[in-house]
Amino acid sequence: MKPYSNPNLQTTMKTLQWIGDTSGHLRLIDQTRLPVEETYLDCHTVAQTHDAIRRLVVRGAPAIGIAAAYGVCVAVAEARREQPDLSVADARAAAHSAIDYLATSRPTAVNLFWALDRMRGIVDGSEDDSLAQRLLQEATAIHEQDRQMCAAMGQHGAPLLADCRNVLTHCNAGGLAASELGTALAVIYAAHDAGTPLHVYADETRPLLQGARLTAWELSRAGIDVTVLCDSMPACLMREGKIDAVIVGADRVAANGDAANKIGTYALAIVARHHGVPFYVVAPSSTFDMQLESGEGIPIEQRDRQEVSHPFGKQTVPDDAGVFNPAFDVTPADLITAIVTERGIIRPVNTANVLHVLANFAERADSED
Ligand SMILES: CSC[C@H]1O[C@H](OP(=O)(O)O)[C@H](O)[C@@H]1O
Repeated sequence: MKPYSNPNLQTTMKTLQWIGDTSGHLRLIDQTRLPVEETYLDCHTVAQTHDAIRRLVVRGAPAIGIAAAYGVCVAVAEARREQPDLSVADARAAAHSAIDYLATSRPTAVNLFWALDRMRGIVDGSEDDSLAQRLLQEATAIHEQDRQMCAAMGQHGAPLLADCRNVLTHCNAGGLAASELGTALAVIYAAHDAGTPLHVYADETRPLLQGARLTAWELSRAGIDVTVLCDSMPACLMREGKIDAVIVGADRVAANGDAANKIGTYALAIVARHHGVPFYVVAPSSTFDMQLESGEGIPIEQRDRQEVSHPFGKQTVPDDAGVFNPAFDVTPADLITAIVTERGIIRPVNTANVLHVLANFAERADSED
């Protein structure tokens, strides 16, 4: 596949980079330090990679999957550093152990498990000492395929925004959440590149402020007008007719089209429906979990109380008060106007159409490869 690059985008995102050969390491933009500091974290061990995913140094469903895939490569490089004469069997064992460990980093984004399953297939299919090379090739392929999928989603989705001037997004579904362009923001970038004069409202997205810190940073660098607002504010903007569409990413889409995304997305979908505002989800096929009949089965990550009680170090909640901090919620398919995938647009959103688009375009994609 030819490497994708968007010549019009005023910024390219190096969210994740593999540095070196099979003895190399994973380099990540440290998203916990943005927007004030643009720094990088080098992961030389699988524990560092697991911690980076857990702490949202790297975050977003596609980016988590890519990071985990490279994390398996890091683990084999780490094992070979510790034991230079590592046997093939021990290298396979180190890879399997890393896959199982990385699978415990975060539970909701299905891309993590999709990517680890692909890496497991490489381990199980490798009998000789080419394992490290084949693992790095697979992780690199996962990374490049995500670039292509994000670009394709941008192209498929841009026409949906052609008549829009003000769109609202939640959390960060941009290049920082994926390989380069992102999912929801890939559509915004493509519409902008096609000449649509978009203004973007970005929910700050409490408690970790991915919208304020990351989406506003990305869009500003790309030269796209962006206004940050509190998560409680979209309803009055929609009531005043000031939002033409809502567009968000996803962490897991069930077979019936129910979609898990950052906490607050479900409320946004309800308000959008009440005010007749189209609500779009943008997700690659790697975010679909066809084993789940509905969103009822999607595991929702519960995160540490400190993220709410001590935002960025300042205590705002009394010690003896409880804290509820789910990282995601599930938006039912009937509140979603359309799901944009790399293989086409799913509308209306229901089991039959999800199955049709993914199956039909899968055949077509295979025939085009
Ligand atoms: C393109 S998927 C981005 C998706 O992931 C985010 O969650 P987190 O920041 O906790 O990794 C959020 O749900 C975004 O929509």
